[in-house]
Amino acid sequence: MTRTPVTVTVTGAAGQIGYALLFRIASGQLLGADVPVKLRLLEIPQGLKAAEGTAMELDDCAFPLLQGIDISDDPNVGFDGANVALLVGARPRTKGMERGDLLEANGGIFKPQGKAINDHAADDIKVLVVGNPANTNALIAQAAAPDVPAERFTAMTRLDHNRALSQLAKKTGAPVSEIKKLTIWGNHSATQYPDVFHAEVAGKNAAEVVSDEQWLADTFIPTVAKRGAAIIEARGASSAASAANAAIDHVHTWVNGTDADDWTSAGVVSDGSYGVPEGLISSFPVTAKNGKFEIVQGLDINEFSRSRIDASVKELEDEREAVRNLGLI
Ligand SMILES: NC(=O)C1=CN([C@@H]2O[C@H](COP(=O)(O)OP(=O)(O)OC[C@H]3O[C@@H](n4cnc5c(N)ncnc54)[C@H](O)[C@@H]3O)[C@@H](O)[C@H]2O)C=CC1
Ligand SMILES: O=C([O-])CC(=O)C(=O)O
Repeated sequence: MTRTPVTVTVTGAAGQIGYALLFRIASGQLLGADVPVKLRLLEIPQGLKAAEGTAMELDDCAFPLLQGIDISDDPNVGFDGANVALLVGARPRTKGMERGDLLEANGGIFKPQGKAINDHAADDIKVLVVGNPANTNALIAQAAAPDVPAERFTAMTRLDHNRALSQLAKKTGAPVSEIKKLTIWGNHSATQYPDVFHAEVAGKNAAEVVSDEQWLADTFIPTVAKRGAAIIEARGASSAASAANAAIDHVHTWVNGTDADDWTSAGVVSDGSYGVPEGLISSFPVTAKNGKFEIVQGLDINEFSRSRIDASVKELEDEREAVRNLGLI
C-alpha cells in the first residue's frame, strides 16, 4: 500500500456512537477500501480507560488499513495533523438543565476544540459535528477556527435524511435506492423540515406519488423529526449504530461525491441561499464534488415548505443569539 494514511480524529471515542463508528472507519468504510487510516481518539480523562479498551479491540481486528491509534484527553494532541474530525463527544442535557445551560456547557467543549483544530489540524481538515445541539456546536467550533475555511465545518443531518428516505420508501413501496433528491432543511432538532416536494420516487415527483398532504403534515414530518426521541423511548438509549452509519455516509459523500442524479442533506454554512441568514449552519440540499459540498440552487419553495423552513431557521437564529450573548462566538 503506497497511499499516505489519512488521519481521522474521533471525539467521544468511548461513547456508544464511538463504539459503532471506529470499527467501520478502520475497515475502510469511511474513506474507501484502498485508503489507509490513522485514528486519534479524543476523550475526557474519565473516558480514557474505556477508549483504551476499544483501541485494544481495534488491534484485535487486525484491519489491514489501520496504521495506528493514538489516544489523548488533550485537544491539541487529538487534532494534531487531523484530515477528518468527527466531533461526537458532547455534554448531554441532564435534569433541570435549561437550553442556555446546555449551549454553555457545550461551548466549553466546542470552542477549545475549534481552536485546537485551527492551530493543529492539517490544511485540508474536514469537520463533521455529531454531538448535540449539532448545528450550533458546529457554529461555535467554526467561529473559534478563523484560519480554517468556514465551509469545512459541517453538522450532521444525514441521519434525518436517511430516516426520511426509509419512511418514504415504506409509504410508497419503492426501494430506498429508487428515492432521490430528498431534503432536510434547518436544524437537527424537532423543528427540522423533511421536504419531499423535489424528491423523486422511481423518477416521478414524490409529493405527487404520495398525493396526501395530510400524511406529510401529520405523519411523515413528525415521524422523521421525532425519530430520535422514539428510539430513546424504545431502546432506552439514543440512536448509536444509525448515527454512526450516517456519519460514515456524510463523510464518504463529502470526500467521494454525490451521484449526478441525486443530492443529499448536510448542515453547512449558509451563503444566504433560500433566505437562510448568512453564516448559520443549517441543513440544505447539497451535492458534493471534488471534496466540496455545494448548496443546490434554484429550487422553488412552496408555501407549505416556506413556513416550515422559516420556523427551523428561526430556532437556529435564536441559538446563535444565545451563544453570542454567552460570548461563545
Ligand atoms: N446529529 C445527530 O444526528 C445525532 C447526534 N447525537 C449526539 O451525539 C452525541 C454522542 O452520543 P453518544 O455516543 O450516544 O453519547 P455517549 O454519552 O455514549 O458518549 C459521549 C462520549 O463523549 C465523551 N466526551 C464528553 N465530553 C468530551 C470532550 N470534551 N472531549 C472528548 N470526549 C468527550 C464522553 O466521555 C462519552 O464517552 C450526543 O450529543 C448525542 O445527542 C446522537 C445521535 C444522532
Ligand atoms: O435526540 C438525541 O439525543 C439523539 C439524536 O440527535 C437523534 O437520534 O436524532
